[in-house]
Amino acid sequence: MQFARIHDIALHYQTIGGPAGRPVLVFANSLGTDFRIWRDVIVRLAGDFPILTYDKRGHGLSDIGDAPETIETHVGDLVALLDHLSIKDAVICGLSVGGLIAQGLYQSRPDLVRALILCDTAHKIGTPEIWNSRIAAIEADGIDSIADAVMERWFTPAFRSEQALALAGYQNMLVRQPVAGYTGLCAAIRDADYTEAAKSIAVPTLCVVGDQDGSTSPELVLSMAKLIPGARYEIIKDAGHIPCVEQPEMLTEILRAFIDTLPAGDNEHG
Ligand SMILES: O=C(O)CC1=CCC(=O)O1
Repeated sequence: MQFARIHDIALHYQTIGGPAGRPVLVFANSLGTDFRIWRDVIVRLAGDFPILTYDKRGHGLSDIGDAPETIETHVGDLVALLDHLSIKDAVICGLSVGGLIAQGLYQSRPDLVRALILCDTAHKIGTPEIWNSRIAAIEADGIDSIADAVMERWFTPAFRSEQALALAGYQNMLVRQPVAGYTGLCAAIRDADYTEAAKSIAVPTLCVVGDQDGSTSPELVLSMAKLIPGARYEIIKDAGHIPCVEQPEMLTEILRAFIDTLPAGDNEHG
């Protein structure tokens, strides 16, 4: 296992080597998940690209740090992790809140970003009321109390009925996140709005969404794609909010096809 001390907290990450001269694919995961959700995509891409996955502060094996946090706190962590690993040329693939972090990273350090892949995410996710009531429910009754509803947004009815074992595992992943890590991230999502910033994105951007996403609907993701100059928009059939789990093969194909269109960069990854 790999850990880095970033801004005085331990961040858990994983690097997988790949050919020199190719951008590093950086995967940022969603609320309530750790980086294991990318496994079935990564096994298909390993060897073709250098890869970095990591657990945000407050999730997985990473420390929580001091409250309150904002999306910019997470952006700062990722910038510092990229610096720590001497990564200067990255394609950032962010799922849900990971997509907010990807947008924030581009705003703060565009020099590091060759392209963006915004997966089941938006320029603004939810409303203050939604996030405040989720935080209140968890503070009163724990993450368990919202877990069934979250599973319905993460996964399609077909996945939930046919993959009971996997569903139980992902539900375990959700409820085992630290409460303070989960609610701190809910507050950071509540306070983030990249609507204006999206209009100034000037790197190739792919917006992709599961056709049955219960958290960031295809309509919402399309509205983000329309804000971003030249962005591509793709829908993944038979997927909810976490296509890297439900349709990894299709997602990988879409990612590869997008990355193949990218102009060659000048940067070298370290
Ligand atoms: O838990 C959900 O509803 C899904 C989600 C919203 C933001 C995020 O990262 O995941």
